[in-house]
Amino acid sequence: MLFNRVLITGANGLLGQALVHRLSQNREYDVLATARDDAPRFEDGSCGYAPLDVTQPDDVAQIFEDFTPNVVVNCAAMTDVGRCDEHRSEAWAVNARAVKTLAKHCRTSGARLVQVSTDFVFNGKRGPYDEQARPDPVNYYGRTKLAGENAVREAGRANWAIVRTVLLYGTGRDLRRSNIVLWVADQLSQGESLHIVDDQHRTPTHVDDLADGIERLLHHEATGIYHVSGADMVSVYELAGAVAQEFGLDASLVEPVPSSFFEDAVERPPRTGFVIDKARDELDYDPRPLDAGLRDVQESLQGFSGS
Ligand SMILES: NC(=O)C1=CN([C@@H]2O[C@H](COP(=O)(O)OP(=O)(O)OC[C@H]3O[C@@H](n4cnc5c(N)ncnc54)[C@H](OP(=O)(O)O)[C@@H]3O)[C@@H](O)[C@H]2O)C=CC1
Ligand SMILES: Cc1cn([C@H]2C[C@H](O)[C@@H](COP(=O)(O)OP(=O)(O)O[C@H]3O[C@@H](C)C(=O)[C@@H](O)[C@H]3O)O2)c(=O)[nH]c1=O
Repeated sequence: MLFNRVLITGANGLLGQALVHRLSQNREYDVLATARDDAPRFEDGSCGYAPLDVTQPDDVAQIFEDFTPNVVVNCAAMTDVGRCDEHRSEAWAVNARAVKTLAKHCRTSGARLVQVSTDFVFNGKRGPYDEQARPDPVNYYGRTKLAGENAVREAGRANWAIVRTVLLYGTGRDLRRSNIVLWVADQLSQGESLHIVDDQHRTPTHVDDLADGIERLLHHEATGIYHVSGADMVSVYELAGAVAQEFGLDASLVEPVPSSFFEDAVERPPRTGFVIDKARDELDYDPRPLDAGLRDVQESLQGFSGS
């Protein structure tokens, strides 16, 4: 079976935009991008677009009937970890129940489901994690994402893939949620000082590397769990310092603090990060080094301001 009719949900988000851009340039794929808004927030004339709120089962059913996808990449999610904790039923509806709906339609239609998931399914005591590690989320967002993973396994025997990633960064058009790299660069460029945690470690991921990893996964018709992230393990404080250095900003404005400094923040897993050997070996996935990723962000920001 050729996996060429690709339904992308959450297409207005950071990953959704990058994935739509990448797949719609590939003639192998007929892409339908969907998101909650009536119109796309990105510019890409080479794919179809339809509004879709994934929490509306009738609308999901209609899209499956109209487009008959043979692969679905679910990029839709509630990703604000604090908001997920405060608005639990909304978070569950998007991150867990909607995945169950997608899985049900994939099972009955025979479509493959590719679910994007997170390092926050782990407790962060023993990172970096490989695909065999046992999930144990420490916050509600992580619990909803793990429930989403479990729903995916119901998509049918071996007809699913779960792509877990870590701390995404990159650019996009009219993003509703910023990311750590854009936020640190923005604050420092305004001369604002920052308190940044030095006891949370991650393998930050350039969004185009993740989109590349997903394209490779589709091309190889790979199934099962894949860890797809950057390769460099850093503390978030080190990441902020690297942003300052690559963007030519004042690193002395970045002050290291422990997570306990943010008394009201939802708990985060301290040390996650991924072992990406499986993706390297099976998909030839090869993410860019962190410093190159940060330079790429800076260049694309210049492209945005110049356009
Ligand atoms: N960002 C990160 O650091 C990480 C992200 N991930 C995972 O990667 C995936 C993509 O995340 P990312 O692109 O960064 O997140 P974004 O928040 O940028 O994008 C998520 C998108 O989902 C959309 N969405 C939310 N609710 C619905 C709904 N009911 N129906 C349809 N669309 C909806 C949002 O729409 P709108 O724009 O209208 O709000 C948004 O565009 C998610 O599964 C996330 O859990 C995993 C690890 C790290
Ligand atoms: C706002 C802020 C954040 N931070 C740190 C906390 C955290 O480690 C990092 C990023 O904070 P955020 O709140 O943006 O993201 P956070 O919710 O920690 O990041 C997560 O996003 C979700 C969607 C995921 O799935 C995870 O993989 C993960 O990357 O920055 C500070 O140190 N100081 C600050 O003032």
